[in-house]
Amino acid sequence: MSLDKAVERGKDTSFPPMSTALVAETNGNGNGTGSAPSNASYRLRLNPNQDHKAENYDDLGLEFTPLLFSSLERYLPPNLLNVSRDAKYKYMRDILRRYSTEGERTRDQKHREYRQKIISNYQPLYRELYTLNPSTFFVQSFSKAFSANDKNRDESIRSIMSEPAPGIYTFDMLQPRFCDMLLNEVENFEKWVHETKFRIMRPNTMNKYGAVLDDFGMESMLEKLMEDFIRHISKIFFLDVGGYSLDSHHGFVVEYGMDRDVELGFHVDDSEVTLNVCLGKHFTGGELFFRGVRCEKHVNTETHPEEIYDHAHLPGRAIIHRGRHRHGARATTSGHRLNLLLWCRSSVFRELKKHQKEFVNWCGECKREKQARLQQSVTAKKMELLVGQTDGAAFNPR
Ligand SMILES: O=C(O)CCC(=O)C(=O)O
Ligand SMILES: [Fe+2]
Repeated sequence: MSLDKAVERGKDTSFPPMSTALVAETNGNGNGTGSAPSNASYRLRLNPNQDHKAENYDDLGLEFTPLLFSSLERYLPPNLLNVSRDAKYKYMRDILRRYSTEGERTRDQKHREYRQKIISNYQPLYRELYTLNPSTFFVQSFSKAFSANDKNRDESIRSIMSEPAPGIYTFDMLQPRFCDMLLNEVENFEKWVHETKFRIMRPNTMNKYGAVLDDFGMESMLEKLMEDFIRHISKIFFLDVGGYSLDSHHGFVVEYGMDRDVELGFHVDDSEVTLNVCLGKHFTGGELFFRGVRCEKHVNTETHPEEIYDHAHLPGRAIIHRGRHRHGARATTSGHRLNLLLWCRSSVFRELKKHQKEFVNWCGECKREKQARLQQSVTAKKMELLVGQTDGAAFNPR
């Protein structure tokens, strides 16, 4: 397996792009003005109104995904929160149109039609998998950590996490029964694909096997998983790459074995935060290897010994890391390994990143360069002082 070059994964068109960045102009207090929706004065709040219950837009148009409207609604200026759904829809749609090209919109629309075709023809095996239910999905320790009240939640989340290497966290997450059901559901979906000869898109250009869960009905369940659970984890451990602002996802299952995808090359994900949970079944090999976090500029710089970490998958156990933490998967040498992946993205973080200077605090190499520059200037200053003192001594009239 080559470690020469980390591939930027997911920058292909096989799935819809992240939701468009939406940090609009705000007034001084960051809450936007919310004036009438004339073309010149569209506003969104910088911080969402967390208490607002957003409407359902499932029945409206195909131009943008309905979930996007429900998420965006919380960013509307206060005076627009309670106007008619239609007025809110038009206001948001006009903003969204300004942030995407006609080509992107056509591609998104085609993708939604593709999804719709699958969803209206595929008969799920277990309906209960399509709505998030913490008591049947998660092991007790995981559910309990999140049920603590706001004040204690961060602490109880920290208490279930191990950090085997900097920036990599592991924890028990899924019940064995849930893993089995999801494996059966994916198998059933693959069977349907085979029988109907429906041409499906694989999770990425690097995968020949596996399935996109969002494409056959699990999009809103996974969105809720991100909103109610992963965002809280991200707020604690990944504040530098978006923290709580995660607002879109790509959810899929990968499938490895000697007769499937065997291994996965060295890459970074098209995500701010990646959740990866092993579903089973029985297998050997398939370890994940990590090689440090890197920004675009440094993605191919060398690895330092302290950045080397290997992780062995265990069914039901999750690993969570920054998407830009370089990694790959070793060959699954026997049996079959299936993992659930949730790539979580933040449009706010991506928009802010565009305005960032060269240095980013989450890239191992940027940090090292900064440290080296600091060291150099300290050394130079020391030399200056020492030379200055020697010169001074030479000119000492005594
Ligand atoms: O095979 C794995 O567990 C890793 C998968 C992965 O890194 C990815 O799909 O981005
Ligand atoms: Fe990955």
